[in-house]
Amino acid sequence: MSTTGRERLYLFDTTLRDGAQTNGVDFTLADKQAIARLLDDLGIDYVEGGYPGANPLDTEFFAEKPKLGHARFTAFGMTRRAGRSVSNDPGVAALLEARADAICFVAKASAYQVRVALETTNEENLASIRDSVTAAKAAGREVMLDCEHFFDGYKENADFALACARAAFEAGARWVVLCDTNGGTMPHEIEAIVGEVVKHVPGDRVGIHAHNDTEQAVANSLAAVRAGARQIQGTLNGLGERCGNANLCSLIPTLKLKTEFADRFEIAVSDQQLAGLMKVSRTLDDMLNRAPNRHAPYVGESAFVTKTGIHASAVLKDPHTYEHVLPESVGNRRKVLVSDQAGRSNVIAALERGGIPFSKSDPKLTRLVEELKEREAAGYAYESANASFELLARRTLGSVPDYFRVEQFDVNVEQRYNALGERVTVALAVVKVDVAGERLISAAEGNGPVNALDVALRKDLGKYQGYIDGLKLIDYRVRILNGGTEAVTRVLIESEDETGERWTTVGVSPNIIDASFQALMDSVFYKLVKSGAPG
Ligand SMILES: CC(=O)SCCNC(=O)CCNC(=O)[C@H](O)C(C)(C)COP(=O)(O)OP(=O)(O)OC[C@H]1O[C@@H](n2cnc3c(N)ncnc32)[C@H](O)[C@@H]1OP(=O)(O)O
Ligand SMILES: CC(=O)C(=O)O
Repeated sequence: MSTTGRERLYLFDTTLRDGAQTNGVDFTLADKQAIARLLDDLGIDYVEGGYPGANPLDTEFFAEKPKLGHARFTAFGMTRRAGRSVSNDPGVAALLEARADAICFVAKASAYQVRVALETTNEENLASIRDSVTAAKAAGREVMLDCEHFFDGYKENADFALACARAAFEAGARWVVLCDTNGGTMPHEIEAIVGEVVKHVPGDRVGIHAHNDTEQAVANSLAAVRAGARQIQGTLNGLGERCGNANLCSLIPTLKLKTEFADRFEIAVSDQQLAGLMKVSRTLDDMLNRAPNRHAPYVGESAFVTKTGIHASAVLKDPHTYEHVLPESVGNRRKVLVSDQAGRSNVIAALERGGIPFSKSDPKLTRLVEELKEREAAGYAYESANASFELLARRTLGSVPDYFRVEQFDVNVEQRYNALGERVTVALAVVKVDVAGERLISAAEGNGPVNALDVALRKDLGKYQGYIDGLKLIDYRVRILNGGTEAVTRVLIESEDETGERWTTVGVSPNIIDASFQALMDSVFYKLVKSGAPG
């Protein structure tokens, strides 16, 4: 019990061990060092760094202990192998040599697994647990045991599963962690089984390690806590073998913000650390070069997005109407989108966000909503194209100058052979623009027609050239809508300027070049408006 009268819950992160078992995830040594610090800064109690002795990377990571302020650095590995003594087992030796505060052993807790996977006896498995825990204790480490396949093992032979847990506890393990290794156990089963286990091993020595194969790893972890477990293992962004582990980015806010848990339990993550959670989640995705899950609870970009008119109108009166917690509490933010589901409230919120002057009584506002819906029906997607929406709004409300007019453009794509006899495809574009009565003609080559058009358009815009010099296109996405002969093409272009600001524009047409050109034009106009270029 802490000074606040709440029970302490311990968080154990296994991103660097079970997370490294994720298909497609490969950490470098520098990644591991950085993630360990990130987890420590977040207030995690145990950082499992990997499996020293199993591969050179993990052995190197454990050769020098990372400097962590709060977290206990933990090494993972198997209990001694059947038929060997602890002193004669190189795997256990590597664990004992590793520079770690704690050792988390893994041992089977299922009689079926012992028979089939280890091909040994239940008695030998229990002896292996006792011997390994005893040796690590004697080496001065805090010891834990991950009881692999515990829940499946319990359903098959409860006495043996419990004997494994008790053997670790009686040999001095600080934590006995019950693993739903195959991830198929339901929350009510977890709650019932953990409720039985804590009659044999005190709850404040019991942990839960849940996999997400039925999308219930978070629910299973919470069920275990309700039944008495006091350590939760999980990973950032739910990384982990197969479908992943319990997601700490969902568990931490739930434990901190939901009264059932917040009133009873205390974790080492402060409110301030919680407010950095979205950043932590993003940092991991950036390191792994993975696109963040927009729809992730709490930390996803869409977690506090409101799209429909009825919701937006209420959220603007009081966010609590459609939000279960405040977005800022986890470092996220509220966003009201404009789309075909929008009403005046969404549009007003978007205008305010873009700093676009308007009057709520202006009839042009109603026209803007109608125009938005007509264009969305034609294929535009303003929800993803913030800059095109701003231009549409400013144009409807009458505040975008006619900076320039494109009188004509031509694009040719040619296949030829170069001097080395290699086949090359080259695109050539010519653009004629009228800038304040001055006619400018630019030509450019590109590796494709859109690239050539883009380069030609931005080559010479006369007096506006200086405003667009820092503009660059960073992403180009095409989607065919409706299909068949009626198909239209939607192009989304993402741009960036010298300030680092990014924006997205949209174009729609039956012709892909025309759709791309609309999106390019919007991007250039947006940049001119944003830069305050005079009309
Ligand atoms: C549920 C989990 O996520 S557990 C963690 C799983 N993670 C990993 O396995 C990643 C790291 N593993 C490795 O690099 C390798 O498996 C090593 C280095 C640990 C072992 O490699 P190898 O010696 O080549 O053995 P291999 O991987 O083929 O098989 C595992 C062996 O350990 C035995 N074993 C498995 N679990 C345990 C255990 N908890 N305690 C003791 N022995 C065990 C198996 O019976 C098998 O023995 P066998 O070779 O006599 O059949
Ligand atoms: C230990 C572990 O990762 C598991 O049982 O799932």
